[in-house]
Amino acid sequence: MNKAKVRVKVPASTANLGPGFDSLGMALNLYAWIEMKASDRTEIQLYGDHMEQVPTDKSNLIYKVAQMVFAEAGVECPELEISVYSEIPLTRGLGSSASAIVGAMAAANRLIGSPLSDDKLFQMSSALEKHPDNVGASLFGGIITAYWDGSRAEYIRIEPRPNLEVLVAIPEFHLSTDKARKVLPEQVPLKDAVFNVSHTSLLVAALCSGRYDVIRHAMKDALHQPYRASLIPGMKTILDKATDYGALGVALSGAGPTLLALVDAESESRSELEHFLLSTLQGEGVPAQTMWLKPALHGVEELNHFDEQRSFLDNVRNSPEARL
Ligand SMILES: Nc1ncnc2c1ncn2[C@@H]1O[C@H](COP(=O)(O)OP(=O)(O)O)[C@@H](O)[C@H]1O
Ligand SMILES: N[C@@H](CCOP(=O)(O)O)C(=O)O
Repeated sequence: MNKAKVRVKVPASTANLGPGFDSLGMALNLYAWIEMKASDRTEIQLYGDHMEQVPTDKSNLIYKVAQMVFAEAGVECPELEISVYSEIPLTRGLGSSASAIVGAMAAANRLIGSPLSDDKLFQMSSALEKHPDNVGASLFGGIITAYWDGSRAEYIRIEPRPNLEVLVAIPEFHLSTDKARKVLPEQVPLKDAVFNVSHTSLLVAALCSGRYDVIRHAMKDALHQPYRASLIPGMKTILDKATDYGALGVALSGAGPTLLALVDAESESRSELEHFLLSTLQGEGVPAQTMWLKPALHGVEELNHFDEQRSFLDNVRNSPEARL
C-alpha cells in the first residue's frame, strides 16, 4: 500500500444541455480537490463554502467510493485520511455528486497503483451515479455524449470549440437530483421522444461543427424541463427569452435549479444576458449568483506539484499548478 498522499483535481459538470437527458454533458472549470492517504484511523476534513451538510464519518460518499475501488481491486484499505476542498455548489445541478464519485475513484485507484483502467472507472461510476454524461465529463473533460444501459456505458468525447463560454445562474436554494427526478413522468408521448432525439442529434452536430446559429433551437427539450419548471420560479421565462439577450442557447443545468446559457466568447451582450438571468430570478423572489465559466478541457487529474511545506488548503488556493 502506498503510504504517500495522492491528490486529484476534478471538474464539475453540467448534464443534459437541454435535450440530451442522461446522455449529453460538459465538464466545467469549477473544481473539487481531493487528497487521500492510507492511515491507521479514518479522518475526513472538508473545506469550502458548500460542505456544511456533508458527513465526515465513514458514510461520506468519497470514503465509500474509495472502498468500492479497493474491493474491486481486491485490496484492503479500511482507514483513510481524506481532505476535500470544493468550489462546486452542492445540489444545484452542477454535478457535485459525480465529481465526488469520480475524484474518489481516481484518488483511490492511484493510491493502490492504478490497477483499474479508465474504462473500468467509467463503468463503475456510471453504474453508481446513473448519469454517464456527468461522470464521463468529470472523468474525461470536454463535452461527452454517452449512454448507460444498466450494464454497460459507452461514450465519445467532443473537444469544445475555443470560443464557447458558459454563464450559469445558481439559485440559492437546494434541489436534490432525486427530488427533481420524482416530478418526471414514467412514460412520454412518442412525439416528445422524437422531439428530443432530433434536437439532441442536431445539438451534437452543432457543437462538433461550430454551427452556433442552430443551438438556440437545438437546446430545446420536451422530456424533463417542462416538468421541472414548476420547481424553479423564473425558469420558463429564462428558457423562453435568454436567446433574445444574446445566449446561443439555454437550458436547465442537470436536474437544476441552476440555469445555464451557452455564450459565444465574442458576444457583446454578456452583461445584458447576466442581468436578464439575475433579474428574472430575483423578480420571482429567488436570490441567485451568476458565474462565467468555460468548458474544462481536462477531466480528473493527479496533481504532482504540491508544495509539501504548505497545507492542502494553501496549495489549492495559492499554487498555480493546482489551479490551472
Ligand atoms: N465533495 C463531496 N463529498 C462528499 N459528498 C458529496 C460531495 N459533493 C457532493 N456530495 C454528495 O452529493 C449530494 C448532491 O448530489 P445531487 O443531489 O445529485 O446534486 P448535484 O447536482 O450537486 O450532483 C450531496 O448532498 C452529497 O451527499
Ligand atoms: N441527467 C440527470 C442529471 C443530474 O445532474 P445533477 O448535476 O443535477 O446531479 C437529470 O437530469 O436528472
